[in-house]
Amino acid sequence: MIEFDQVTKRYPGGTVAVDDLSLRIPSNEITVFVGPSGCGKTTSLRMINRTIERSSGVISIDGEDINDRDPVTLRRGIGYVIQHAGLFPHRTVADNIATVPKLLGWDKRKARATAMELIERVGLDPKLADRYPAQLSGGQQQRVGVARALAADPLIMLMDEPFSAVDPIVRHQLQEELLRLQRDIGKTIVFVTHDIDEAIKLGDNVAVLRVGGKLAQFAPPAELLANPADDFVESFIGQDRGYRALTFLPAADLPLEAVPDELVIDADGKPAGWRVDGEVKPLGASFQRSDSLRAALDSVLTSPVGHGVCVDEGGKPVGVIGYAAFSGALRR
Ligand SMILES: Nc1ncnc2c1ncn2[C@@H]1O[C@H](COP(=O)(O)OP(=O)(O)OP(=O)(O)O)[C@@H](O)[C@H]1O
Repeated sequence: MIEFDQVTKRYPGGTVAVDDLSLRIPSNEITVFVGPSGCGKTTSLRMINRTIERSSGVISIDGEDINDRDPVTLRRGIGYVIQHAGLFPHRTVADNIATVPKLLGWDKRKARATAMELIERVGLDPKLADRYPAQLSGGQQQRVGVARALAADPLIMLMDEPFSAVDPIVRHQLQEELLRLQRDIGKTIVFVTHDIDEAIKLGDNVAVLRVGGKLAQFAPPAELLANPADDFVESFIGQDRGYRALTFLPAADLPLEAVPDELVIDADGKPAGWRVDGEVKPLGASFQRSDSLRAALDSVLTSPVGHGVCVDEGGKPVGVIGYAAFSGALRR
C-alpha cells in the first residue's frame, strides 16, 4: 500500500500544487488520479518516486517513509511510463526495454530474453525488437514504454497520461491491453489522466482532484457515478452518469420473475424467441447473473416484449426481468 498522509507540495514561488492530500492506494490495484489541468496530478504522482520532493506530510510504501529510502534505489523499484513514451531514440526497442535490467547489472542474454518476453506480453510483434523508436507508431511506442517500465518487475508502476498522445482507437486498444495485462501481473498501478472516462474505465479506485491540489473524492468508479461528493465532482463526471454506472453494477441482485409461457424454448432447453400474436419473434440479447446491469438492461431493450432473459452458464433460462427491475438500481 502507498499512503499519502497530509502531503503538501509548495513550489518555489508559492504555488501550492498539492494541498494536504491524504489517501491510501491499495496494492495490486489500479488507482487513478484525475482532474482538470493544473490540479496537481503529475506532482502527486512524481512525489511517489521522489522525482519531485514533497514539502510536508509523509508518503510511505508498505509502512516505510519513502524519504528513508535512497532515491535512486527507490526509483529502480518503481516503473514509470509517460506521455509519448519517452524512449531513448538511439536505442533499439529491445535495448530500451532492457534499460533498467542493464543498470541493475543483469547479463546481456538475460536482459535480452526479458525484453523479448515483454515485447510479446504487451502485444508487440517480436520483429520490432531491433527497430528504433522513430520507426514505430505512437501506439507501438507506448507499448514499448509499458514494457520498459515492467522490465525490472517492479511492484509499483506510475503512469502519467500514457495514452493521451494517441488517436482514440489506439487509445481504446491500449486501455484494454493494460486491463488484460493487469489481470496477469497485478501490479500496484497509479495512473494519471485528465479524462474521466479513462479514469472510470481503468480505475479500481479514482481520486478526483480539484485545482489547488485538493482531493474532492476518492472512491471506486461505481460509487463516484452513483454518489458524487459535490457539484464539482458531478460536473466533472459529466452527463449520463446514471447510465454509465450500470457498467459497474452487478446484475446478480436483480429480482427475477418466473419464465413466462410466451418464451419459446428449443430442444436443448435454451431460449429461442418470444411468442407474440401467434408468431415467434427473435429473443434479443440475454444476460447472466455475473453480467453487469448494463448487459441486463440491454437484454430488456432488445427484447420484442420488454422482458430480458437471464440464462445460466449452460444458456438455459432462469428468469426474466422488465424495466421496473431497474428502478432505484443506483440507490441500492
Ligand atoms: N516546477 C514547477 N514550478 C512551479 N510550479 C509548478 C511546477 N510544476 C508544476 N507547477 C504548478 O503546480 C500546479 C500543479 O501542476 P501539475 O503538473 O502537478 O498539474 P497536473 O494536474 O498534472 O496538470 P496537467 O493535467 O496540465 O498536466 C500547476 O499550477 C503548475 O503550474
